[in-house]
Amino acid sequence: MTARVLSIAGSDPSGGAGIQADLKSISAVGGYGMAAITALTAQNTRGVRAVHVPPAGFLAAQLDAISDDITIDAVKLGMLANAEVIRTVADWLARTRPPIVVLDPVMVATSGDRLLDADAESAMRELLPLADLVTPNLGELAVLAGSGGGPPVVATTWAEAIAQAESVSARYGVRVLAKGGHLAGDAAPDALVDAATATIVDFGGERIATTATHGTGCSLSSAIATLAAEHGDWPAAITEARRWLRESLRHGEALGVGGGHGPVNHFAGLWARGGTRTAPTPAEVEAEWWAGIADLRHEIDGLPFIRGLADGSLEREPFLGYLAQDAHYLRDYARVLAEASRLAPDAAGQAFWANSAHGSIIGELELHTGWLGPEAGTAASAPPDATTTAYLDHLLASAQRGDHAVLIAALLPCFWIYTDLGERLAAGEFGEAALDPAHPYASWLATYADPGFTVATREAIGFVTRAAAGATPEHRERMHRAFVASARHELAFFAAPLAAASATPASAGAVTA
Ligand SMILES: Nc1ncnc2c1ncn2[C@@H]1O[C@H](COP(=O)(O)OP(=O)(O)O)[C@@H](O)[C@H]1O
Ligand SMILES: Cc1ncc(COP(=O)(O)OP(=O)(O)O)c(N)n1
Repeated sequence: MTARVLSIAGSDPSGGAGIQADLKSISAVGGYGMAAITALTAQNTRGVRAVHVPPAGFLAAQLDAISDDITIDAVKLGMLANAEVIRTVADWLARTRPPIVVLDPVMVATSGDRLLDADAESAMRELLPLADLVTPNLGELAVLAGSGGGPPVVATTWAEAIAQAESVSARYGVRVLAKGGHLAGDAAPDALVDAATATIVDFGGERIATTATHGTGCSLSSAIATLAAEHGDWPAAITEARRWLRESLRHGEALGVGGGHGPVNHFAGLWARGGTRTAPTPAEVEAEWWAGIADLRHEIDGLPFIRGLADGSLEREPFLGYLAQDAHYLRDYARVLAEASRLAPDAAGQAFWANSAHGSIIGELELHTGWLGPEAGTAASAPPDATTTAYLDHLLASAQRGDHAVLIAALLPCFWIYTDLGERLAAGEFGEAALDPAHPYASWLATYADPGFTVATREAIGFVTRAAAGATPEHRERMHRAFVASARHELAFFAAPLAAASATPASAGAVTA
């Protein structure tokens, strides 16, 4: 299930903190992000210039619009600006009772600018018991641990921070994640403190040397809210959120955003692992690959062999020579199809490619019992020529490499180009002669347009394009190269019988896999 996570927070137009960071973080760790805006800030990586708080009634309208329609799996609370906003949020939480509430009690930005009215601190204390987890930094922890009387005493050691977290957890009945981001020294530890169960879970970690720390608190709390909804376990959610944040921290400076404290790179991990590329649909692969061999198909259409086959003017000797080469081809094509069946990832593929291997063997036998029978001419008994050998070497090498997807891409042009030619010959696109029952090769032309073969071709296209759509870009490219190489071999194969009588087609010269 994808966690539907609502951030109730302020806007940071520089994109590093606030709702902008929250939406990126929720998305980066796999949730669906929503945002109700409490306040607008005018800020960049150097500081906050101004804050505008829209009427609290409008925030209530945003919250009701969401909860009236959408199931909310987790809520993250960020900048709440003033007491009226806090009470509006508290009222909505009491009414809607979302299953997970993570409160980042934003009070002061790293730049030192206030993000919560000074007189709103007591309202914030009233909000704490409505949260499942509160994530203060050292400054905010000191405020919450204090009584509100004197100035807050910010912890300077990790032990002091833990003691303050224990006191806040006990006083407000809420789990506290104490954060050591602002601690001096080489470590940046965090700890989950729960007075109710008298447990402290430590999350150690070295400090990452970077200036890109703007919005780390926003990002961490949003990621934890999302992962807690997914895992249902706080330590597991915090561990995963911290691992993600630390990776994002390491890549923040490389973004080159701003001259102050820049943002973390929320998507560093996703981008590094290929998440930025969109995948084509099978239909898009089909259209692109078919269009990509349009020139080759056009050359095939213009070959004297195809023209002669269509109008019946093709001499018997080159025709039988072509069939003899086709018989050689079909024998090994069947073996390669059988290998595709052996490598197939599922039963449907296994059955389809095995069936096709069977069809190929039948096709070869029929050639010998029919056209290539004992009375056929000398060309019929010729050994495989260089063109046939090159095509089969390409297919056999693809089979040998053992990559099913690449192999079926290499097998596809034989299905696809034949079916396409057959359909167009039968439709009279190459002239009416091809439709004449008295055509010298009428029975052969009929095999081209066999409806069973058309169905098989559609299936083969489906198997290949689904595999390509689901492949990585690099794998898809290897598939495509194998497909185009086979299409070139098809052109060479059709050109070969009359090669002596016609110029060698431009594209048939160099065929490489
Ligand atoms: N330089 C750093 N190296 C590693 N982790 C850091 C660093 N700075 C902050 N963090 C982590 O970022 C998260 C937010 O912490 P902190 O900066 O203390 O909060 P805030 O952003 O609310 O001020 C914590 O998990 C903290 O440990
Ligand atoms: C709109 C807005 N909300 C919150 C903050 C504070 O962000 P935080 O993640 O606590 O970290 P710093 O940016 O203070 O390091 C903000 N700046 N703006």
